[in-house]
Amino acid sequence: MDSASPIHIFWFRRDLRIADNVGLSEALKDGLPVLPIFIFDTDILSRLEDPYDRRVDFIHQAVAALKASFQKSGSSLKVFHGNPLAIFKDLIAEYRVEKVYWNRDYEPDALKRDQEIISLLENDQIKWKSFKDQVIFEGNEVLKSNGHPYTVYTPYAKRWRMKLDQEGLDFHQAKLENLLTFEDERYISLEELGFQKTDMEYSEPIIDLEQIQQYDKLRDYPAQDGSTKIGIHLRFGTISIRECVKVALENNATWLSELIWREFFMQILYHFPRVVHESFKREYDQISWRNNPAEFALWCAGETGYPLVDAGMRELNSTGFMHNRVRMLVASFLTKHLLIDWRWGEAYFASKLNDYELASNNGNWQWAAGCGCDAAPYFRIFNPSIQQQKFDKQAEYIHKWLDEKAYTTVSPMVEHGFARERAIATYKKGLTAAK
Ligand SMILES: Cc1cc2nc3c(=O)[nH]c(=O)nc-3n(C[C@H](O)[C@H](O)[C@H](O)COP(=O)(O)OP(=O)(O)OC[C@H]3O[C@@H](n4cnc5c(N)ncnc54)[C@H](O)[C@@H]3O)c2cc1C
Repeated sequence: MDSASPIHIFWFRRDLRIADNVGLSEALKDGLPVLPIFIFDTDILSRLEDPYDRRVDFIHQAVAALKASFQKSGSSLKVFHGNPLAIFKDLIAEYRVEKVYWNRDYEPDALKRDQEIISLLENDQIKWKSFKDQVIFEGNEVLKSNGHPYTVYTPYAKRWRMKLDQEGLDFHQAKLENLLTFEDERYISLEELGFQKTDMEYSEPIIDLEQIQQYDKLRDYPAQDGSTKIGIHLRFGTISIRECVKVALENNATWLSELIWREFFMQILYHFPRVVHESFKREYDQISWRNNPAEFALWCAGETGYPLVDAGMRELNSTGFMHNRVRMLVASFLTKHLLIDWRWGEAYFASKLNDYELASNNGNWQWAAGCGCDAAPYFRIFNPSIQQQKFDKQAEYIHKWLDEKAYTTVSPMVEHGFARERAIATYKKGLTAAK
């Protein structure tokens, strides 16, 4: 390859696929050969404390699959490990870069990183183009008629659907023949990145239509295989959201509503980035959390004495996944039964969940604690035993994650009736003080 010939760059981030990748297909239409790149960003990786991280392993395998696909087309994927700004400086020095393409990411850290790259490119008179890819509608596209963002889900979802009816879904095909031709066999190992091999096995996502058709009937029962586990694929873009929405429209309205919840929380984070640190409803930051570290440790370990709570935490600790119904229960238990700040639970989930997504995790934790937009009212306190009766009557899920001894001999760390009264009184006191 002649490094004096002009090229375009496509930068993969949270869009690790070729099919229906908006930015990639646009870059490949734009005349010049395209060099695809991926950066294992040291700024992100250095924040992960545990070297056994399934998400890093997942990305590592997904990037390997991408690289192999490009190699079949006579090209490859250049993979870097380092700080994106420094890597772009090197790329600009090495190639005659005309334009850099990427798909937009809306998280506060990503926006900051992208702004630094934009400044560097503009300084060097290099053009750049970013695209909407990871959502159907981004930040400002679904607003109330007065131009303000929605903070309640139902009207947001109604408007979102109307807009989708009007605009429809667009799919994008990549012209791989326009990739830059080059050879690059080398691929960095997980160990070189500072991580270990985990039990995560990446494979291209397949949407199971039968499962989706049953979704509304089975999704609430943790012992059933009723939800898709597509979250990690949506997080890292190994599946297209447009493909998911098409399937949802054709097969199950409840599943579609869940995909809209994802975008609802993303637009909340976009319009109210303060929620990363603060309660959406600020008055809830007046609550005097008990924040007992020993009680938090019991919750983390799944040793609360409430079998459904404990089974959920053990599922999370051993697999990186937890069923949604149980996520709601353990979050309510932490914030209301134990009166531990929702931010502690949010951070624990962030460290463990394979499908961890800042907007959804934050939004759902604030929902459970009562302090979020459109949240569960503070006096709605799940009774863990009733939840078990309703959703795991035969204790199938519980038996999967708890041994007989843990199930039968550990007594509840706090009595439900007492915890409920204490939570209501504490919330009331905090909210009254905030007035
Ligand atoms: C305390 C708490 C924390 C959570 N943290 C996360 C998180 O970090 N990342 C995450 O993707 N989801 C999170 N959720 C939402 C939900 O639990 C998961 O999306 C879902 O369990 C993932 O399973 P699935 O992939 O089988 O999804 P399915 O049930 O098959 O749903 C399909 C997709 O819809 C989206 N979705 C479903 N439910 C929700 C929801 N309530 N809010 C936002 N999006 C939703 C997800 O992208 C999900 O993958 C959290 C929920 C709670 C109560």
